[in-house]
Amino acid sequence: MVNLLKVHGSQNHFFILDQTELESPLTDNELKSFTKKISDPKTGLLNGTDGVLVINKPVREHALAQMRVINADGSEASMCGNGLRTVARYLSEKYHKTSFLVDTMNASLRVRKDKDFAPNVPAFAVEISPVRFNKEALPFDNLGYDRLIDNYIPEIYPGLRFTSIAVPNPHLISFMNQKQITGPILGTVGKRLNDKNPYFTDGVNVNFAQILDKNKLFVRTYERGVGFTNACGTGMSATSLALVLTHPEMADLDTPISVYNPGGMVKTVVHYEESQYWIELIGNATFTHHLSLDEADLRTGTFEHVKITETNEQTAYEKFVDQLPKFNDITTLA
Ligand SMILES: N[C@H](CCC[C@H](N)C(=O)O)C(=O)O
Repeated sequence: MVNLLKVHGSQNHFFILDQTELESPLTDNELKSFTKKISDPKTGLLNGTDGVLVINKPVREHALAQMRVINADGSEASMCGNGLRTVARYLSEKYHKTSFLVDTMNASLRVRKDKDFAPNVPAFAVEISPVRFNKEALPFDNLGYDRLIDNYIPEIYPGLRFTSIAVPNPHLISFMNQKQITGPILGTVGKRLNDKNPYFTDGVNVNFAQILDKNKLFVRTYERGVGFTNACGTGMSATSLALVLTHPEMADLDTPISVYNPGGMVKTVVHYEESQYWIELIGNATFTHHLSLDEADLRTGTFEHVKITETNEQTAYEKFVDQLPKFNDITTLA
């Protein structure tokens, strides 16, 4: 029998598949079709997810394991901040460690257990890096700039300023007012830049942000490979760095920034060390369901005989969200 977990960070939902427990790991094609099927709200399980987090043996020295991120559409992302927190918790409980390294596509990242956000709402802190601004790293093109830091880009949307940061997955960020952030622009820009387009040819995660106060943000994200999401961890981290760079009077380095999102709230801390930025992302790591199925059914994407047990963590999470201040009309999507 294979055990899967349904998890979320700020209601950015995933399944965790620990391939080190399988007789043999899935091929990339099997992983892709399994993810597309199980994540789809119709063909999948438990209303689908934003993707699958795959755990493998470590590939670099000193790491405890490797995490791969497969988006709901079967594409692979180089990083996932909300997902890494849940993987950190899974590995922490499996290996009885509270601080260790996890391999991701481009780097081994530091993770550690933090203090619970609320009763039965465990929290983990994860490193978001490496950070890049150059157009080759995103990549973007045909916009007349080598890096985008608070530039008006009418080709993307007239009247808005954009910042683009790879952490290392690609993000586009814009700060705006409440009317703009609650309106339809995010869907328009997100869809266009994730279809065939001359600017972000590999697609991009689009984050719209409202500055609520000093060190306080609200962020909404349209994700590459997914669409609208409750929250995007790397997106909220990149947006916090963009805040430090473009509105220095509204954010401090080395100081927690509260980032509210449609799925809850996280904290970010932006650091600048040895001429490099990196961000710490701290937030819930919630396990909502345990699933078990035959390895053969996993390979063929047959879900008829899956056994599902619900944990009691979602009730605790919802209680935590209920006591958060409400900033606008965008409520949790799922
Ligand atoms: N939701 C994730 C990011 C997924 C990234 C993905 N959509 C891409 O870059 O293709 C997060 O919490 O950071």
